Amino acid sequence: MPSLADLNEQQRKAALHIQGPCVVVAGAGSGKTAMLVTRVQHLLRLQIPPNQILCCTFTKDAAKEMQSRIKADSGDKAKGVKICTIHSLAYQLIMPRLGKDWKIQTSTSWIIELILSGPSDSNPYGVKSSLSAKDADQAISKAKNSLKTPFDLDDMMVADIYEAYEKFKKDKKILDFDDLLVKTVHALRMDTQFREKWQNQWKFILVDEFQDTNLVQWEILSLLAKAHQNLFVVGDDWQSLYSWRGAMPSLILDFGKYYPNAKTIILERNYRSRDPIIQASNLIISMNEGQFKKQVVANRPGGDPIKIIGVEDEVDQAKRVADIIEAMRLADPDLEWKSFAILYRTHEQSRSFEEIFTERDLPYVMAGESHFYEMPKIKTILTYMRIVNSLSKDEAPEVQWVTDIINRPKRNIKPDDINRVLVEGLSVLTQYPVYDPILDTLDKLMDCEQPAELIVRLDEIHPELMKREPGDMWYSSFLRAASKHDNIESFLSFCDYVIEKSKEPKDDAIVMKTVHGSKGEQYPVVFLVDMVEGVMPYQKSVDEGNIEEETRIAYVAATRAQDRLYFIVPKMMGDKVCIPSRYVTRLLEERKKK
Ligand SMILES: Nc1ncnc2c1ncn2[C@@H]1O[C@H](COP(=O)(O)OP(=O)(O)OP(=O)(O)O)[C@@H](O)[C@H]1O
Repeated sequence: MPSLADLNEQQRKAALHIQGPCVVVAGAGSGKTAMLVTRVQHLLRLQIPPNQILCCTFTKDAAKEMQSRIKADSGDKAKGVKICTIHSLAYQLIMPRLGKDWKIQTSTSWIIELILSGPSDSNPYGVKSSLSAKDADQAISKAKNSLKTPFDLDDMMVADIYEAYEKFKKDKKILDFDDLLVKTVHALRMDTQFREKWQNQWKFILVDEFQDTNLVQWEILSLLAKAHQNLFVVGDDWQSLYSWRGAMPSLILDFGKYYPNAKTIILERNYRSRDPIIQASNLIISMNEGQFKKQVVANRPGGDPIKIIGVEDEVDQAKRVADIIEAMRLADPDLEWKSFAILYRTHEQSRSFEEIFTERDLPYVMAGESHFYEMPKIKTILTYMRIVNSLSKDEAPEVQWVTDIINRPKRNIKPDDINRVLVEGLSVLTQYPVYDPILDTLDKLMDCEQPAELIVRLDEIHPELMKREPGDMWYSSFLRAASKHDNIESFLSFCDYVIEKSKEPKDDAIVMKTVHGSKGEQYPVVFLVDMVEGVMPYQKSVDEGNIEEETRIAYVAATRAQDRLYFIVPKMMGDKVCIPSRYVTRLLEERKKK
């Protein structure tokens, strides 16, 4: 970790800033963490009491990382510096005001599902709607993060669900994560004593990943900093990935409008990546407009040109990546497995890699993310398979399997009827007509012997279970995996084995992650896979007009690489012919010019 003496002029200028508002626009790999840690160290050296310093990060991992770096640098002197996510800050501020009756729920999707199950005598909160629970959940969260009430929304369908959702939570004294922020803003706005207490507590506020701040978070920060204006924010609008949660990267551009006396510092020297990687990344991000202009330059000259590799399909892609990794390790046995990262746009793209790595016994981790075979829709299909497999062997399926899928798809079976199955066992299924729909589905699946046949049959009976968004490829990938097994039992054993294998703890393993999950990280060798239109950029996002965010995702992905960067471009995905991603096309055009 570089110390003050190692910092470049701009980094040092930022680290030594003391009073007043300041925005640091930090390019990828420009050492903002080093700069932030040095700034805290500097404030402590100036005898600022540690408990007057507040560092807000965007994720828990970033908070932990900052905590350990500050501790390593300043030791016990830093005890008392508050380093936390903005959600945990809000929790600390608001919970004591609300009283013990209120409970935070980490997931409230069940409330949305209850509301969407429609109005009935037993469900006064029900609302008639064609919206999916996921879409409703996201729309409500986005509204709350933009400080909008149900009455501020134009979309009446979302407004009705939002209103019912808020009523349910209020009646049951439940809070979701967004409530922590919204209620903190209200308290800070309305209660002068409360506001002044916390304004006096933290006299120096530092904010990391500022590009991902949304309106409600910005309001909390502004209210806390209002009296002293010592607000120091660091971010990169090129790396903003959370517009779907209301992130406002424009706040970086507009910071000077809110704080006319703000200092602006730009960090443009990239210490992470070799020059060709920076050149390629800059070219990708230049496809966006209306962003803060900066010239990111590589501090590490030379390096291999980036490689664009065409492959036949997802299986060929996984093989080629595994071949490259094995060849590089053979050439340099000191190269650790964890030097390699495979980055993809969505989780569903991991399957073929897992298969090939398992086959070749190459260690891999999918840190912090659920496995392909554990994704809710895949898990549901596998549970149907498990039940059919048991029944076909005249064995009783596990009760939990049945209750897991009893309302998948929606069959409006009420909680009491589900509890009855749990308490009295599976025999009740044939005793009450309410269970007929689930028995009917199982009946239609019973003659499927092959796993692929069962998937297709389930898709025919319940297409709503297999709903695919434009760009989704989980279905064809899953079907392809299932087609390799001629009976359900063998496929289920294979899936269980792959899940177990992926969870074995490993110190040194190839990293497989979504681009979102890789934010803030760096790896010597990065493979960006499935670089085709529809996947990167993701079709649903393009359709919704979010192409600029997709470009930022491609930029973040490319800037994770330190030494080597590969773009892998399949010709086919499932039975679809692919068009190379516009980012690859742009790079190839530029290459031709040279
Ligand atoms: N002045 C410096 N001299 C040498 N190395 C540096 C300097 N500043 C930062 N670094 C190194 O550059 C790398 C990238 O730094 P860091 O991870 O803090 O970047 P970042 O700005 O957070 O990047 P990103 O936003 O892309 O995640 C790290 O390995 C860090 O130790």
